[in-house]
Amino acid sequence: MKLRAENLSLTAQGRAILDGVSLDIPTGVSFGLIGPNGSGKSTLLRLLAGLEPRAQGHVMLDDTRLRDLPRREIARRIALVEQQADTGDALSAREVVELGRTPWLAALQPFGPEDHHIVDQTLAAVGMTELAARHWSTLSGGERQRLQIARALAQRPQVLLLDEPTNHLDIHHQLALLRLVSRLQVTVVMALHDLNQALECDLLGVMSGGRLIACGPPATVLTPERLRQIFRIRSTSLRDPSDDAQILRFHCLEDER
Ligand SMILES: Nc1ncnc2c1ncn2[C@@H]1O[C@H](COP(=O)(O)OP(=O)(O)OP(=O)(O)O)[C@@H](O)[C@H]1O
Repeated sequence: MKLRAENLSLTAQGRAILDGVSLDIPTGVSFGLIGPNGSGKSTLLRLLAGLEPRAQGHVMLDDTRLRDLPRREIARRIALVEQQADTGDALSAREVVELGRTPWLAALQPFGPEDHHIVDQTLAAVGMTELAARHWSTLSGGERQRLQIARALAQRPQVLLLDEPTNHLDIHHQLALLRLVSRLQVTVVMALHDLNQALECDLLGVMSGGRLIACGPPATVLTPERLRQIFRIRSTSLRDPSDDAQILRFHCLEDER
């Protein structure tokens, strides 16, 4: 499913926190959003999910305006995992993932074998099968994060929006998650702080001060000049001798005075 933002803007407390963001994300592409703290990445993800009624501009899913779709239809197409995703303490891990099936249920279509199968599959996909009976309140930060991603996957969305999906995960689970996401046949937009992880996306967008200031393939976007300007760092590009993949290293400009 193709995702398009047309001139998205949002003002909060008299300040433009998102300012005229337009982008086009082709079907099946992984799109990384990078930018300093407070640059508007989470806000943009929320607007793309249709969660901000005060926003100006439009989000288009293929040829349909998000605003014209009922909430339930949006939830069948788009899943969002926010940074501080929380849920009721009383739920088990499995029940959290079951919530992902809600948009697909109806009075005449209660939770059935297909839903159980999808929940089993997504729990396994994030390595949480063993912990399925555990209560949410007893889970670690990384386990909760993997569960929220499983909930989103159980929604079977066509667009997956992830806000810093790797931030609580150990390195094994970071790599496993990025591998899982890269293999999904869905359009993915994810905010990332790790610029080496961002290099693996098909396309990148750079946010700064609420605006999208650059967009394109990682190699054209992550230039040393732009990284210096946006993050106030010096970067060097290296090659991994095992597969010639690009790796970035960073140096604080303050250390070089
Ligand atoms: N409801 C609000 N009222 C006022 N300001 C807000 C509100 N929501 C967000 N902001 C501000 O808007 C800016 C963008 O916030 P946002 O969370 O989108 O940034 P971000 O790029 O995701 O940051 P981070 O990398 O720190 O997660 C920040 O300065 C934030 O303080």
